[in-house]
Amino acid sequence: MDKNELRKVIQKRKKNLSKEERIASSMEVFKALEASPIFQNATHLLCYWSLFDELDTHYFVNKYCKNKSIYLPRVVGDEVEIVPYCGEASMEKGAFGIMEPNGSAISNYNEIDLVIVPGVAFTTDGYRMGRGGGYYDRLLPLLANATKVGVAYKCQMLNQVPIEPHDVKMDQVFWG
Ligand SMILES: Nc1nc2c(c(=O)[nH]1)N(C=O)[C@@H](CNc1ccc(C(=O)N[C@@H](CCC(=O)O)C(=O)O)cc1)CN2
Ligand SMILES: Nc1ncnc2c1ncn2[C@@H]1O[C@H](COP(=O)(O)OP(=O)(O)OP(=O)(O)O)[C@@H](O)[C@H]1O
Repeated sequence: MDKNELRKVIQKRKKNLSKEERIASSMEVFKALEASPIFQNATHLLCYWSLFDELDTHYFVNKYCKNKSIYLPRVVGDEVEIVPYCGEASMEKGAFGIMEPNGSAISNYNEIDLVIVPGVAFTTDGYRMGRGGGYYDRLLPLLANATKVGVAYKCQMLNQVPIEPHDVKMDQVFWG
């Protein structure tokens, strides 16, 4: 199957999840992440602000934005900027209907020590397929000091995803 066919398969699987299952999975995934040294040692985290069909990050982001520096992506053309998250009051709707922080973007990408990456599908050994914009494929190589963690629903885990040379492998994937 090519990437677009696989994206449709996963989209269908995610549609079948109930609200309760989505909440339970998100809690399970972030509980495991919170317990890991990767998270405990991290101080500057790039997360994502989840869309309705993605593993929910809103609770996690709000829980930790006071104790750690949390950043979110902001789409500008073909690139994403990294912008500090300062609460839901300073979020605005951006490209693809995603809520994004409205402050100034950071320029020192080296301080990001953990990046939590959304994806359409992952393999257990860290290969990832995204929504197809190539945004994270271009961003991740710039984050020289970041551990890359994928998060997903169980139904997004596949034995194999189509791999292209530009695809960046995750260091670990948490799913539930
Ligand atoms: N929550 C979240 N934020 C993110 C991403 C993401 O995957 N999730 N991105 C990760 O790159 C970047 C934005 N890229 C995105 C690319 C496509 C779509 C999207 O909804 N695409 C539609 C199809 C659109 C079309 O084909 O015209 C879809 O997947 O249904 C969303 C975000 C940065 N921010
Ligand atoms: N490092 C890169 N430099 C330039 N173009 C790239 C790079 N990585 C990916 N692209 C381009 O972006 C497009 C989408 O790539 P791909 O389907 O792998 O995205 P994805 O990993 O699913 O998306 P995303 O990373 O946004 O979640 C492709 O046309 C690809 O050629």
